[in-house]
Amino acid sequence: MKIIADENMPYVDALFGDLGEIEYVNGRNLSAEQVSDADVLLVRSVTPVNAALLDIAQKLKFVGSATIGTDHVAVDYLASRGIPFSNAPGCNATAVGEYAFIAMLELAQRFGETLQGKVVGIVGAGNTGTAAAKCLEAYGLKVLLCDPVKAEQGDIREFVSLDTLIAQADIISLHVPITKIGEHKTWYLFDEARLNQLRPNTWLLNCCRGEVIDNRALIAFKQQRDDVKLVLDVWEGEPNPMAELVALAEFATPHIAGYSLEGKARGTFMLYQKLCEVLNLEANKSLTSLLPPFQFSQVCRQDELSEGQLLTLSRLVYDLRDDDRKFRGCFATATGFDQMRKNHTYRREYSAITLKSETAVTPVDHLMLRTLGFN
Ligand SMILES: NC(=O)c1ccc[n+]([C@@H]2O[C@H](COP(=O)([O-])OP(=O)(O)OC[C@H]3O[C@@H](n4cnc5c(N)ncnc54)[C@H](O)[C@@H]3O)[C@@H](O)[C@H]2O)c1
Ligand SMILES: O=C(O)[C@H](O)[C@H](O)COP(=O)(O)O
Repeated sequence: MKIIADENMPYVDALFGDLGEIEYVNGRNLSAEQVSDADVLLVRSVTPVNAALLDIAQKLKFVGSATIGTDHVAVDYLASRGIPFSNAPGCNATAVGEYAFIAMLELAQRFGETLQGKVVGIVGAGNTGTAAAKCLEAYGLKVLLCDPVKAEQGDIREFVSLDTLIAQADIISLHVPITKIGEHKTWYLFDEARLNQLRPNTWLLNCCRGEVIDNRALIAFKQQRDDVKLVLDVWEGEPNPMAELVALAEFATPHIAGYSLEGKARGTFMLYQKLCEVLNLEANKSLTSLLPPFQFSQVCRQDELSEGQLLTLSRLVYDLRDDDRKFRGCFATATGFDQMRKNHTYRREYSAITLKSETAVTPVDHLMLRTLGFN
């Protein structure tokens, strides 16, 4: 069996090595010729999977994308050919939620503020939005959710309209899929008019898809509104973000909000499980055995935890400042954006850290850290 896999997908050898011969490819430049004799195709978000890529691949038995988003995949086309497809919903939700929370802690420290007392609006209350809300609520913040789709589907959580969210939130974090049609389309959801609604001193975070914000409008807006602070992980025109916008963001990263080792491993593992199901094989590998030990696996503190100390702890699993610094140094070169994504291998999730004992921190902090995801 021939398995074609994106070279940026970790743990493919460990999980798929017994199932066939693996060939690694650059996902962004994948050609129809390269996949023509594939039995299995494993991609990430940078590969458009459509008729042009797959019409001549007549042996294909399975396509998997180790991502949450599916906007790069022509799912109807795959269905019309009877090719089973799976993405990996939720695989990197914790990573994105923690990225957003840690970015907010970083902003608070940079501007000499505290997150305590702030109201955070989450737009899109699916896997990643809910993961971000979990961290924020664990830290005692008020969270407003806007998700008209979930509301219509009968989700029992309390939702507000986008207008209400913008009017009430100090911080807004975007977690929607990119959709171009329909009543709730998200393409340019934040256009010039919507940006102009933002309250003074709003912090706006985007770690879903670049085109949810009109990036040109955002540049023009931000040039007039320095009070608004931006954290941008995703960009219009990836892998070539607009340089003016990078300069205007407080924290800027190359679409790696979901790139924890745990999230990446989960994504590949979910595809492994799905392929085994399709091939009617027993999935006998385990996810936990894939992850390396973490250098700071235990923490022990006696006193009450300040916000600055929580940020210090958070930087053990993810120091956003490092990625921001590296990104600014490399994004403008032809391959800088993709190279940084390819080499991004070190980040962990809160769960990589174990609290040494129940008595090591105050009970309130212990509960908070546990709810944040610490072990
Ligand atoms: N930066 C990254 O590394 C990264 C990682 C994971 C996911 N993503 C992106 O984030 C998106 C969200 O991921 P997810 O796992 O939370 O997906 P999800 O499908 O679980 O949740 C998305 C939510 O958005 C809601 N929604 C749709 N249209 C909306 C609108 N107009 N207004 C408000 N809510 C709306 C949906 O009802 C759904 O609940 C993905 O589709 C992907 O594009 C980015
Ligand atoms: O949709 C997703 O899951 C994310 O955007 C994903 O983390 C993107 O990473 P990539 O697949 O491009 O490596």
